[in-house]
Amino acid sequence: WRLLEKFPGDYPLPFIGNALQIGFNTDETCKRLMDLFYKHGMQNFRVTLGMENWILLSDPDDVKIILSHPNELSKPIERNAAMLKFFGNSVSTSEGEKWRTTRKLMVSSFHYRSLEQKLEALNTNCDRLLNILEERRGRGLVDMYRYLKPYMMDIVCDTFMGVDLNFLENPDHPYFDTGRNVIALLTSNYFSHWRTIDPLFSLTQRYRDMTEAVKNIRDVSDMLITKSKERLKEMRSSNRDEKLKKERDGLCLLDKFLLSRLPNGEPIPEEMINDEISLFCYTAHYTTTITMSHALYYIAKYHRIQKELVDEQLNIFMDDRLRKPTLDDLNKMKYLEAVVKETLRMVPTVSKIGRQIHQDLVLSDGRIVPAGSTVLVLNKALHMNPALFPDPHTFYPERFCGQNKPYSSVPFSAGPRNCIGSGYAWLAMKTTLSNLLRRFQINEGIEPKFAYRMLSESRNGVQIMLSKRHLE
Ligand code: HEM
Repeated sequence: WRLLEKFPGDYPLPFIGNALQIGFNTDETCKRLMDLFYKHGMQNFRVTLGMENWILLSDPDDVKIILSHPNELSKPIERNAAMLKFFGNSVSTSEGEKWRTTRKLMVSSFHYRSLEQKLEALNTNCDRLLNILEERRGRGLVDMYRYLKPYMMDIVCDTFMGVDLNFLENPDHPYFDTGRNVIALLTSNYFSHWRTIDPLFSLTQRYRDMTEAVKNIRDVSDMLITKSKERLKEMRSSNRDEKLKKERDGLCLLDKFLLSRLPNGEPIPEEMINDEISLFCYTAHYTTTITMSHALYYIAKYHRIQKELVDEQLNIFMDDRLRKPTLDDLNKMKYLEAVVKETLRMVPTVSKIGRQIHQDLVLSDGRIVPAGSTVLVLNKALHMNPALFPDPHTFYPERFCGQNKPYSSVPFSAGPRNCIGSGYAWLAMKTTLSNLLRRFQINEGIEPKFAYRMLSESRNGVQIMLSKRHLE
């Protein structure tokens, strides 16, 4: 406490700490934390919840200290407890040797060479999306969440699992129907200690919703595992060892899990593979969907920005305007990149990045966060600080066209435990948005109701309207 009280913060009450200031509506938590950020002078501040002490960081120098720390890699215990019910002890929650070996196994699926191969699959899947949106064009509101979720899930299954499930034909599949509650459920689990007491929690409707959502997510992973096993068996029987080796080297992540061994030489149990695949597919399709949808909302809202974007596309594609983008084309889309970065600043897809620290942590001004505390990077606090981003409430992509202070915006985190899929996410988002922008004019629909949950999402989807783009 002697160390903690050096940080501004309200005095914590016995047992509940600052729970009253945070409130009990988890959709409001981020707003309440932002109120405290402003109240305490837009600097690092302290919050106590029950027995947990949080230091919320908004100084880029301190963000660098925690995220680049080589040893402080554990996630907050309350987050892990919330995630465990959905995704078991997978790469996003595990630590030590288990985390290191799983991450190493995954990394080779993200090398530049393998991204190049994934671009082809991405463009093919994008054709399916464009056909469906073409039918919806000019026919009123289109909820981009509804179409981008199955589209992204198809791409992730195709490029990492080697399985084509064509969810886009079936956007009402239970995976998406119950899947849309997952983030709200995870967030309320995060903030509620009693939800980890199963005998009590299991009496509630929320528990039943959670059980159904978990079942639907894990059923899809089981289906992916079964199909991959069949494919591997078929490959072996037709003696296509060369192809198998090639896939092991860099193509299909699920096959790598199926072919790998534990340190004791045993195959990885299917339950463990299911944990990893469930986490991976859910994270990958959901984060990219909501980020692209939010970008489309801003693109529809600001005509000047849409025009700049289309001009950039025309400069890149010249006379062949409906051509599929190459990696070289994507690298040239600097303004599109700035628009997505500005979207992530206004609506950070991941609202907080946390570490449970094991040793005292010395911050840039010499103050010490005591061992055992939770350190949280509150993305919105960084992004709304006028000293880092002048006129922070204005959507202005140009602020990302030059140099920004390092660590002032870390939407994909940074350091040894950063987002493993960031390069892939950029590839998928730029390809999709480029293909969409060159075919459709994006028009305003209904104002989204953003909720800053563990992932920031809109409670009423992202409803826009599409009309034909007439290219000059
Ligand atoms: C716009 C899209 C995305 C955003 C904003 C995003 C952001 C993040 C953030 C902030 C973290 C937490 C890192 C930390 O705690 O320090 C993370 C972790 C992770 N992300 Fe992403 N992500 C995105 C897309 C993806 C995609 C497409 C994939 C997979 C293809 C992916 C896979 C993962 C995994 C496996 C982790 C856990 C890494 C670990 O703990 O070692 N993400 N992501």
